[in-house]
Amino acid sequence: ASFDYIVVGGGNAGLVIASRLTENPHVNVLVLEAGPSDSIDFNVTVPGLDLTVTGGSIVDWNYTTAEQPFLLNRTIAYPRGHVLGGSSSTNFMAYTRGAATTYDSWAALGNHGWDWNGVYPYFKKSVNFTAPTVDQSFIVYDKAAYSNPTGGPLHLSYGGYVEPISIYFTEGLANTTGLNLQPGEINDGFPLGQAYLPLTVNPTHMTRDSSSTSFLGVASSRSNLQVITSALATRLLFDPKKSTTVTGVEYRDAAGVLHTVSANKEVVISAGAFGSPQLLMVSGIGPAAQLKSFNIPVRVDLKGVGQNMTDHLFFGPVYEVTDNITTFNQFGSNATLYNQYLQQYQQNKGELTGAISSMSGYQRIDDSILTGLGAQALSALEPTWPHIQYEIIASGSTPVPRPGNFVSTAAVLLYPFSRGAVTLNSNSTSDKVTIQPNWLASPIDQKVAIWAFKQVREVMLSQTLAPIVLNEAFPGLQAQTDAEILTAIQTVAHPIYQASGTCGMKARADGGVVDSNLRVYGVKNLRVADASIFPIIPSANTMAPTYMVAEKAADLIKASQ
Ligand SMILES: Cc1cc2nc3c(=O)[nH]c(=O)nc-3n(C[C@H](O)[C@H](O)[C@H](O)COP(=O)(O)OP(=O)(O)OC[C@H]3O[C@@H](n4cnc5c(N)ncnc54)[C@H](O)[C@@H]3O)c2cc1C
Repeated sequence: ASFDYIVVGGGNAGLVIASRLTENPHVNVLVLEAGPSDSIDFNVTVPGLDLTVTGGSIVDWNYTTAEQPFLLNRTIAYPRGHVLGGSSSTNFMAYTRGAATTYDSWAALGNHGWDWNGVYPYFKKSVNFTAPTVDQSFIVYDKAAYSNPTGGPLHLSYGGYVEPISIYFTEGLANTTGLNLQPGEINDGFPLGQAYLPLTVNPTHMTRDSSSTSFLGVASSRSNLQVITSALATRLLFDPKKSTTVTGVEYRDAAGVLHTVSANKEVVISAGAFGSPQLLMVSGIGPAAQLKSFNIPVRVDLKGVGQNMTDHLFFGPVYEVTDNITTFNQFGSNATLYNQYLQQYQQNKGELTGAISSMSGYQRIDDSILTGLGAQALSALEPTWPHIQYEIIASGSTPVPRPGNFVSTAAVLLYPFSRGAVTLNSNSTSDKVTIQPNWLASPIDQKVAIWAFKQVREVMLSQTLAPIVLNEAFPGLQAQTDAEILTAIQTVAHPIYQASGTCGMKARADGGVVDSNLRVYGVKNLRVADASIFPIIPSANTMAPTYMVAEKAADLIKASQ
């Protein structure tokens, strides 16, 4: 079979691209998705069950990282959606764009058109924004950040439920001297402060909106779009006469049978920060030495493929709270309560209509503090670029499990200096890649993490939180020195799954994999478009930037038709 375009990966980015390209009835598109349809798992739909579709679920790749040398050699679960919609079907739904200055710095790397003014319209293009309900009048927002004359397919709303712990934490972040994070809109390019976050939740039935329910939803009836699920792309196909011209894709279907499909125009790889570099490498595009060690013939020696992995690290103390603070711990382990919540959910009400985490604070650390920490390098970021994100999760546990009602606080390093890599274990996409994020490898990251941990603790032990906080369940107040705090961080730190940069959009000499048109260096008819292309990680969660990249990718492809 032959198509104009083949999109590999029906995930967050891939379905946006397929949907936009097939707006033109004269263009036909095939999507190959390794995972099943998203209708396979009811929990995918329910915002409040988001934690159940991450680790260990049937719609996840269930990756585990390599041993983390700077996190006490732990190996850590790393979920990724293995389903239509990809990680947008399994994530925590927080829609955040980050600082305008990040995108200006993308453009400064030579990526013309990727500055904030160039990308802001693409962020807006995807979305259909519903303002907070009357019950949510405490939420500060600016609808201009979402305004879009035609209305995008992706619903954003504030869900139907905000956990009480978020409300307390929000007040704590505002009242604590030194933080003083005030509420405001954070998706207008100027995120410093704090906000309840818009969620990808369709307010009509309080269901998750993913790239599948939104973008594929509007396109699925088009005769020029074909989507094949349970189709694992195994390698790219090339013109036998021109070894660097892509002509199609080989994939394996659910029965294990290999098929080939050809692309008259282009192949677009949107297999995510792990899948995209893997498919490039098994097809002969990547660091030559690594390819040779698996007997893969080298087509293009592209050193940056799989390198420069950048990721946000998430860590903080855990608190035991009073029973009136709703948490996942309560209903996750209590069938009666769980069924009661499900019944309420069927009427569009109650705890399950919200995500497990619903607010974030964004802080810029003062230059004087950075100097004291030996982290002056962070001062160089443009002034509106936040360094730390604060969050609270209505769920928690202690490393040595004990019963109780817990919440996990978190600081997130928004501009980490540590870099990792994704490397092959074989010449086949059937084998998982090795994921080595190398979190906290940078001494600057370690110092900033210790400082941020202390800020979270100050908020949680403040007068504002005193009515509901019973004790610090982990690490406990005996941990006070920097060394003790670093050990505590290393014991519990984990990702929030924002892997990026493994096919960076920057100069080839600087480890770039794609140019500013998302074309792979040295290869014809091939682009990459997903979170792997971020040349610098946004100061935000990565779903909204992924939607933006995909929208812009679709226009770049249309422009070259
Ligand atoms: C549990 C979790 C929670 C998160 N929470 C948030 C959040 O609240 N807010 C936020 O902004 N971000 C969040 N993120 C991050 C965000 O979801 C991702 O950064 C983003 O969705 C990545 O999009 P992508 O298109 O790059 O990759 P994906 O959406 O992962 O898509 C890649 C697709 O390619 C498919 N694929 C891979 N290899 C192949 C192959 N060889 N052949 C065929 N198909 C293949 C995969 O199955 C997948 O469907 C979270 C992520 C996770 C996993």
